[in-house]
Amino acid sequence: MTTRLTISHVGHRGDGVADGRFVPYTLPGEVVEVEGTEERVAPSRIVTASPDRVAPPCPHFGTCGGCALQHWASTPYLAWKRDILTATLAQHGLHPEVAPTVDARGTGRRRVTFHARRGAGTRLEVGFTAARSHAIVAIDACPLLAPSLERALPAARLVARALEGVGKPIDIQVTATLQGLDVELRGPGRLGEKDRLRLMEAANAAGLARLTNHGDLVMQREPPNVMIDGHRVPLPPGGFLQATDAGEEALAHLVLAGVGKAKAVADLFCGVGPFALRLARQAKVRAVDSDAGAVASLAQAVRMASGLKPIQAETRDLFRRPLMASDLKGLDAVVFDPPRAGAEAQATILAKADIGRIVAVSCNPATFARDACSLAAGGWKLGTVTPVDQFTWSAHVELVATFTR
Ligand SMILES: C[S@@+](CC[C@H](N)C(=O)[O-])C[C@H]1O[C@@H](n2cnc3c(N)ncnc32)[C@H](O)[C@@H]1O
Repeated sequence: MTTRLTISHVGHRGDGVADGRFVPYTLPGEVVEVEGTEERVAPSRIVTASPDRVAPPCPHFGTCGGCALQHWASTPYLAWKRDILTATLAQHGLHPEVAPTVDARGTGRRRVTFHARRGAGTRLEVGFTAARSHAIVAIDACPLLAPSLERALPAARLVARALEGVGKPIDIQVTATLQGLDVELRGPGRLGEKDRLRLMEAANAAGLARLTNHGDLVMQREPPNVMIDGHRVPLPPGGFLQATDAGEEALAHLVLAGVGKAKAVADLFCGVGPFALRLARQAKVRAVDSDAGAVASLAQAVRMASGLKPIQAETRDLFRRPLMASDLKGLDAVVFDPPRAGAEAQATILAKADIGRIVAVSCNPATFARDACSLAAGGWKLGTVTPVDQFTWSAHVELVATFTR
């Protein structure tokens, strides 16, 4: 059965929406035809195309699940990201000024995770998962990657082939570093001597800087570093890193603007310190994260740095042991940048804290909104919220927001 639908808007997961049905790869105002009665269905024909429709740059678009919106012109696409943020905040009763989306694609992603699985036959497939599926779409290139990841896919293939005998699905995270590619594997489990040797050979053949399996060092040519604000920072295996250089710059710029002239700042959920290292140009920083490897990396970078105010780096689980009122005494500002789950426990303490400013960075508007409501209940006023887009063509949006008393 063929049905003709008019797309009213693009939903928060990137699908066109019409009469309660989800039609991927469509745009507002488009008239499309779909077959069948499923709730989510790709169009069989675009009857009237939007003037904002553009040619997707990637031949895998439509099968690869990595991108949802390559067919949308940049301006309306970035405006949509702002709109989904505004709508999520409004659902929680928050109506701040929302700035235009900052396009932080820059030169592209500096980190990527490929998946390697045996396909339906016996073929080993290396690529990304298809949309809403575990099936692998084998790819030959990805337009999202930075030039520094040009060799990432061939390297991932060599690594996957070396572990074919293990027979398990493997995730291959590749990060561009100053020394070359740093690869962290998840999934193969403990390796026997033969697989380990094969893997070392593959790592050498691919010219990797380092290869780790769930944090366990398999091969290291040189310890990988990244450059953060002019400082060399050692990278812990698989440790968090903002997806693009431009994204890190954009978020850090907004964080610095948010803390203003603060002279003592806490950087909570600090990772390897992209905010702490920049904040320490002007302020004494207490930097906290639960990842001991990230905290050790930041501490090492601080020891090698010059011209910075002191940074005290500390390993602590902020979900179970948030900084308490006594810990916050003497601080002018707090920055927090939690994982997707948000910073519920810490926000409850911050709500009552006697500090000048709070800057929140978030990769999840819904948990941010929850935490912002806690802060608002404690008398904090939410200022401008800025959406930042470093996950180009996905439905993912990040943000920076400032709170004042
Ligand atoms: C979104 S990342 C931000 C890292 C850093 N601000 C950056 O820009 O690179 C979130 C960080 O929260 C840390 N984290 C996750 N759960 C945590 C917890 N329970 N307590 C403290 N830190 C945690 C992770 O290790 C990660 O470094």
